[in-house]
Amino acid sequence: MKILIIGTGYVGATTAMVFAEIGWQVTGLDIDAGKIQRLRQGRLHFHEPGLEDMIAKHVKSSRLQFTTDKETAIKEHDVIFLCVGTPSLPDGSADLRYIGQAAKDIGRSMKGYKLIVTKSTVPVGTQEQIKKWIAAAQQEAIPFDVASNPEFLREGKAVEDALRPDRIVIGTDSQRATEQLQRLYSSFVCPWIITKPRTAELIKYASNSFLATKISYMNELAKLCDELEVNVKEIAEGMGLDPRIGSSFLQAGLGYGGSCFPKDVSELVMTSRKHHVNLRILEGVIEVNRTQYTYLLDKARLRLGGFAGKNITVLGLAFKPDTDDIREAPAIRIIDQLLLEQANVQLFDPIAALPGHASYRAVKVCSSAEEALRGSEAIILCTEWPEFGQLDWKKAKRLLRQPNFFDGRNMLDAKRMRGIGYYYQGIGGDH
Ligand SMILES: NC(=O)C1=CN([C@@H]2O[C@H](COP(=O)(O)OP(=O)(O)OC[C@H]3O[C@@H](n4cnc5c(N)ncnc54)[C@H](O)[C@@H]3O)[C@@H](O)[C@H]2O)C=CC1
Ligand SMILES: O=C(O)[C@H]1O[C@H](OP(=O)(O)OP(=O)(O)OC[C@H]2O[C@@H](n3ccc(=O)[nH]c3=O)[C@H](O)[C@@H]2O)[C@H](O)[C@@H](O)[C@@H]1O
Repeated sequence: MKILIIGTGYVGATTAMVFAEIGWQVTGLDIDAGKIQRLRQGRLHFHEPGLEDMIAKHVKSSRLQFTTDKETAIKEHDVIFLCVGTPSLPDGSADLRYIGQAAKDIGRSMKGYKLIVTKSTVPVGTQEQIKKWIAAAQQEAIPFDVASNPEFLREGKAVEDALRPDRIVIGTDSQRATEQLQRLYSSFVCPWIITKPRTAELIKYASNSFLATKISYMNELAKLCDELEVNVKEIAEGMGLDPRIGSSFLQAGLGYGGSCFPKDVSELVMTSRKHHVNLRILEGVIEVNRTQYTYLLDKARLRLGGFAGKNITVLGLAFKPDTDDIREAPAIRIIDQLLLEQANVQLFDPIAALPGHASYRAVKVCSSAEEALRGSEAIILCTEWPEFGQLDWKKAKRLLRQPNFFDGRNMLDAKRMRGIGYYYQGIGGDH
């Protein structure tokens, strides 16, 4: 079986690598010629630890190829994975235009049987719609199957997660599709769920929304912890030891960002509304997250007596460490607010860059944490890059105008920071 991957972003590039790694012949297709040009040279257009080397290895051995020629690629491949983006529309529901376009391209170009597998996160019922798009675009009726195979990888850990998934979910009505996918993934040892298309689609949204719920719950609890002078990190530790709760996703902070949680929770709420079901918990999860970043800003504003004219250091821009992805990053909201209140923003992130908008011209983008700390009146840590934990904060204090530290990820040790003379505040994590 020859595999075609449509869309070579985080999920597409990682999926292409995985299938090449387990011995299949793979082609990656994208409409963005610049991305394809880089990938052909074994270079990635985003930061993902370990992925570039693996891609380069398989490009060199010709097991992995890249193209922009959709017509030929669709004709020549038996199994086609859809890995295009499904961003949010303004009302919060998923924008299926890229899925629709890819489905129509497949319908137009296919000359024989194809299995189309959706890895993109798509709303419940999309598989039925994909079938309609493909069939409507065909010049003559050619058989095909569609399966849902949601992806659960995390950015920053994509290689590890995709090579060792904790489950494989397949949603299809076709026995032929199930057997083909079982062959494709035969070298993976993990639980399988083979189910109805709608179930597979909902498992993905339900998983992301549940993880987001854990985070918003801890973020609300963190505010109570501040009032009670209790450390939320200890609460998380005490809760997490119960295997029914689990220790992951209990870190309070500036709220969840990234290209998936915000859009997927919104989409699930929109789907539920369409079906006249009120997912009140998820509406609360969204609301807590929407305003979470303001909690730390309020503390900083109060301490400084306003931001106007103050030098504020923002440490970290990416929505989490080990990625250069800034989609829905809380740091961006914080910078926007600081600029609105006329602060002088000094930013450092090890790899992520600000968008090219004119509104960010006022930000001083620094090439080291030390440079960003010089003359600072308050530090706001937005991303828990390990190097911020390793910095010599005693020495760094000499660079500052005022040692005010607002830790948006509860990363540093409150007692130690106060011991070396910082005014230190976290989010429920500094008691
Ligand atoms: N980023 C992540 O960590 C994860 C993402 N997902 C889901 O996977 C999907 C893809 O996400 P990302 O990889 O982050 O998106 P992305 O935005 O990084 O990549 C999508 C790619 O598809 C290409 N594309 C769009 N239309 C195309 C077409 N008609 N033909 C060929 N290429 C086309 C774009 O040029 C882009 O390179 C989304 O539905 C997302 O929710 C699921 C799990 C993890
Ligand atoms: O569907 C997706 O795209 C993916 O979304 C998330 O992966 P990702 O967005 O890469 O990042 P996470 O590690 O889940 O973090 C998301 C956000 O939550 C925040 N977070 C995470 C954990 C925590 O305890 N507290 C917390 O605030 C992070 O800082 C980050 O902003 C899921 O973890 C993946 O399983 C899923 O495949």
